[in-house]
Amino acid sequence: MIGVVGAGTIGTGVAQSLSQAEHKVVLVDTSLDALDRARAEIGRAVRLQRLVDPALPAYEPGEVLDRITFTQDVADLATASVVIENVSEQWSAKQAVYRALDRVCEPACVFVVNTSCFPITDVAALTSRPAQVVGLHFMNPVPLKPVVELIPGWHTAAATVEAARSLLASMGKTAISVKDSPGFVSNRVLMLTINEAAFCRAEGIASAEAIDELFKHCFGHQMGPLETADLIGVDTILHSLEVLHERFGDSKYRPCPLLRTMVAAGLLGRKSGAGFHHYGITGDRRPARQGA
Ligand SMILES: NC(=O)c1ccc[n+]([C@@H]2O[C@H](COP(=O)([O-])OP(=O)(O)OC[C@H]3O[C@@H](n4cnc5c(N)ncnc54)[C@H](O)[C@@H]3O)[C@@H](O)[C@H]2O)c1
Repeated sequence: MIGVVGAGTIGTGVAQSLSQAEHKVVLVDTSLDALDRARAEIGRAVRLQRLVDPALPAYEPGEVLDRITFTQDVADLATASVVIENVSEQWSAKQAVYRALDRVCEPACVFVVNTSCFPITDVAALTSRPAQVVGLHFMNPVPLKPVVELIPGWHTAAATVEAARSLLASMGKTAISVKDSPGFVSNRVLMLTINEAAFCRAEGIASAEAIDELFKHCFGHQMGPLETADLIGVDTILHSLEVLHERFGDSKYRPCPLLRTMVAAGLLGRKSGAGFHHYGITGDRRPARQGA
């Protein structure tokens, strides 16, 4: 059985992908609302993914959901062979979870850290098993993204890296390995782009629509930086920038104040229905009314 902790934007996709690969999954979140949303989102995503890409295998929503146990009790992870942690990008949340996991899980259990920016070595130091802690930075939406960033920490054992690779292979995914550093490669670069796009929006240099169109039509990106921020979650973007700012001590990562205002206003992106853009109930973009 594989444990998944955190049933938010990314944990929900991780649980879905694992279940589609026929793993038994226990999905833990402290919030009952988050677990209810995850159950509904997985059912909806499994039904929709065949429409998005007919080349994808067809899964039965009932079967995918039946392999997942939704629970608020971390003790249900006692027999997990691997736990993939996806709680909010805040150090206090990570600390609480790893202390609990270290207590509850068997000594042989591997901990996979799915963080945007925290160094894996720092997270591993919260546990009594740093050799069994490894970073896998999944991309959103997890079921549709075949590549994952793999980050060994300072003490990660070769066997732990192999366990992570073979779990990924069972999910039809491959890894690109990078060294441990705040934000790794993907988010160290991406967060700067999103932050600068937010400054352009805040200074009124262009609309959110125009900023995203430039990246799509001039650079051939599938999504613009502000659409990407809405997909990831504006709160996760803000927290990631705070981690980069603090860990590097470099002012180039100081978060755009508009991001703080949006988080305070509940404009979190797709998960709240509005961010830089507005979204319908199924996550489709509504270009007519703009968010921030
Ligand atoms: N959103 C993305 O695209 C993305 C991609 C890769 C990695 N990540 C990382 O994954 C993690 C989760 O991000 P997210 O976007 O899913 O966040 P989110 O805010 O959507 O979800 C976080 C979930 O964690 C739960 N949680 C908080 N404390 C908990 C605890 N002690 N025990 C159990 N559950 C707890 C919350 O209730 C919430 O449901 C973060 O570290 C983030 O940086 C996010």
